[in-house]
Amino acid sequence: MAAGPEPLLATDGLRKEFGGLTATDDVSLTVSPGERRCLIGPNGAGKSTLLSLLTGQLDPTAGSIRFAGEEIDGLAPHERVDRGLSVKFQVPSVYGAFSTRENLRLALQRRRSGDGLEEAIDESLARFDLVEEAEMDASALSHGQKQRLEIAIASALDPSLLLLDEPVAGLSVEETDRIVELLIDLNESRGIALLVIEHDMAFVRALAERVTVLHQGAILTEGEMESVANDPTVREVYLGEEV
Ligand SMILES: Nc1ncnc2c1ncn2[C@@H]1O[C@H](COP(=O)(O)OP(=O)(O)OP(=O)(O)O)[C@@H](O)[C@H]1O
Repeated sequence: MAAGPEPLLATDGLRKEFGGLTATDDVSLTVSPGERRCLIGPNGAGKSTLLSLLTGQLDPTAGSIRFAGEEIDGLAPHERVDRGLSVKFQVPSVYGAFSTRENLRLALQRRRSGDGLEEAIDESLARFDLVEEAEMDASALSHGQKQRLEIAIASALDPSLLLLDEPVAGLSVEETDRIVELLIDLNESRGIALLVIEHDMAFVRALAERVTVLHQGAILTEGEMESVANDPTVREVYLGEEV
């Protein structure tokens, strides 16, 4: 059988123990270039821990991580970002006292010098529907606008993989739909692969090409959302909640 294209991200036997608790249990996860993947699982399943291992916020107890053809274990978080692994955390990290435009300038100037910087800021404001909020302090933005600014900042670094931790938590259905559209646009027009932790199943259905289910730190199953949602073992771990 011919080997497929090399995955963009591949973890091998990734493990994280906190004292006696195994939060990540031998996870071997692969994400292909340009793929849209969601990571789901009940509370405490180990989703955030896995994300922190990928970003370098946490060191694994065992196992390895390959990204874009090289081992990234041991690289600092900013070195992983420089290699194209960008992240939008759940907790907002915009500079509240700076305007939306200034926040974008700070992010975009890491990749672009004077030439083309202002055009790139304007393009980003338009893409993320923040033109009217350009001169507002980021602290005055609504929750949904802040989430869009955060995604704009994370994607300013020209990542090949964007990790997002609950990007639509606390958002209205309308704002959630907007974020889905923006993420699909980023994925399709710039080829950015997405790995998204999210509890909102309507979001997951709309965005994900494939879904990985975590339970007690380990991968329970993977596949298209419809087959995953109908899997009896998945229904069992969600204890009868709608999946
Ligand atoms: N720093 C830590 N020290 C000790 N235990 C931790 C630590 N971080 C996470 N855990 C434990 O690891 C397990 C997995 O937690 P994690 O936050 O990764 O799950 P999650 O799937 O992201 O949950 P949620 O959906 O509620 O955010 C939990 O039992 C949690 O209590």
